[in-house]
Amino acid sequence: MDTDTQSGAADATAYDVIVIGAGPVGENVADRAVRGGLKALVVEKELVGGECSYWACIPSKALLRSGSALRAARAVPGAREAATGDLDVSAVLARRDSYVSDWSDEGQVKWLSGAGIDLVRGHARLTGEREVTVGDTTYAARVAVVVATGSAALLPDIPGLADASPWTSREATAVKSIPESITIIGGGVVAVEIATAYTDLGAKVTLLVRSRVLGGFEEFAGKAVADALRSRGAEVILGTSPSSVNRDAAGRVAVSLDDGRVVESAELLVATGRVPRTDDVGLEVAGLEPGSWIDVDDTMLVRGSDWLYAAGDVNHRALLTHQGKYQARAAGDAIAARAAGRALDDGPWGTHAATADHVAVPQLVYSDPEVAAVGLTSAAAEKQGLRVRSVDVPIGKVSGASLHAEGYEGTARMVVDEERGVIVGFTMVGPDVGELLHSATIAVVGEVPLSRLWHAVPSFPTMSELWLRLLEAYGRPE
Ligand SMILES: Cc1cc2nc3c(=O)[nH]c(=O)nc-3n(C[C@H](O)[C@H](O)[C@H](O)COP(=O)(O)OP(=O)(O)OC[C@H]3O[C@@H](n4cnc5c(N)ncnc54)[C@H](O)[C@@H]3O)c2cc1C
Ligand SMILES: NC(=O)c1ccc[n+]([C@@H]2O[C@H](COP(=O)([O-])OP(=O)(O)OC[C@H]3O[C@@H](n4cnc5c(N)ncnc54)[C@H](O)[C@@H]3O)[C@@H](O)[C@H]2O)c1
Repeated sequence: MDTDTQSGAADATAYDVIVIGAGPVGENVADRAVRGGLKALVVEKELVGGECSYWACIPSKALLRSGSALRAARAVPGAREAATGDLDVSAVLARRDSYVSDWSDEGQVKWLSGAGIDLVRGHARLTGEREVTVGDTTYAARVAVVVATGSAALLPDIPGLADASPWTSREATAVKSIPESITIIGGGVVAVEIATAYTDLGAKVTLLVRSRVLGGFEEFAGKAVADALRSRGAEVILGTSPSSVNRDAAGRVAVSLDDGRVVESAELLVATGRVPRTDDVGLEVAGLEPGSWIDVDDTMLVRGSDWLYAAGDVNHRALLTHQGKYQARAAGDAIAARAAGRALDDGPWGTHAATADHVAVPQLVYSDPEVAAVGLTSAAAEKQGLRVRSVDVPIGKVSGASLHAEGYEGTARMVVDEERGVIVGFTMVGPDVGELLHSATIAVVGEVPLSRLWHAVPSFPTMSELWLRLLEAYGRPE
């Protein structure tokens, strides 16, 4: 791709900060740095807005929303009678297209320019200390270089896989027509969201899961999602590993499993995690291993360096857009403070430290039922040596939930650190629990004592009354 300066002085090659990668994280680091009085350049080799805007968060949620809205209507008598048809697949795909702006980044380029950030298109590499080269041009950063190059899909080393034209999340989210059948390798977040969307859109889905569904979450969450997928006609095979893959002359894909079974489908999606996009960024200049995740401190400064930062997926702290943007705010402000010679507020919960990455990462899985979680699972808390007690409540017993949907089924779990009397983990599984997640995040980040939470009264009859049920199940302080 040609190097082409799109705004600002065409021949200027000196900046305070150079950010490699204009995903959600790179954009936000640059924005904070500019707000802090610095001159910033962002280099992008594909689309400004990154993976999230065009091949991840946004298109996947657009593909999921219509099915979820239809299910919500069908769960309420009166509305159910009106919602009699099937999903209009082409309308769903058209809505997805509009949310990704037909894969044009014009709008985001305008945003960058409005924020006073310069943009260069092309593949950037570190070529020296505080030095980045794009094509034939070398740019110098007076203060810092930030690597925000994100991650790409991991392709496991399964015989025949690479030759079988497997889909990654890119093809699955950018799909133009829904295949009649799809096999998905993986049981993580990408796998269950695509399985949910594609089942809704009429594909026959087979999920091949090595251990359990949504392994990083409370066990009851993955079980509820697997049961729901099965009830909608998907096949979920647990405890299996593909041993080989073959696409035949007619275009059908066959995945052979370790127990001898063979699963056939029109397409195959690999959703087995991510690799860092660091193989060709010149990391060796800073003494780092190309292709590795980048280790940083809580201000996103690369350990051992005083000028190189890494934010977002690429540092492997939390592969989520909101958490990467949180890191970006800490890093951009830290860079500006350091440049101005101001003292850093980088202790736990300080302005310049992404402390929440360690204890309070919220995540919503847009499956049906939704899974919303923040902080530790009960097993992870115990593994950390915390003395915890967990309480569960069936969300369907809450009046707000039963009013929301007939026969509402769901579970909420609160994990309490008994020493400190605060919540360290919270998980909810059920239709439409997503918007309740932030209340739990505030309780965990704020380390709100349970004794005080009794005074946070949920409105009647909302689903938030699950908080009261959890406190009652835990027991009121004497
Ligand atoms: C299917 C899917 C769904 C997801 N859904 C959600 C969700 O709902 N919510 C959520 O929070 N997270 C979600 N995620 C995760 C989210 O997409 C990532 O956490 C997020 O995109 C990370 O942002 P980033 O800026 O670090 O990297 P990216 O978005 O990957 O952006 C990095 C940018 O750097 C550019 N780049 C790379 N190398 C170079 C180079 N050498 N020179 C110039 N430019 C370069 C790339 O082209 C890219 O534009 C999802 C992920 C997937 C795969
Ligand atoms: N709603 C959201 O927040 C959202 C949605 C999608 C993705 N994301 C983020 O994107 C990232 C990537 O998601 P993902 O689902 O690809 O990764 P993941 O780590 O969540 O899941 C990977 C899955 O692949 C399985 N696996 C790994 N190697 C395998 C192999 N060789 N054979 C068979 N199975 C194998 C794992 O057991 C696991 O089930 C995640 O970190 C996630 O947080 C977030």
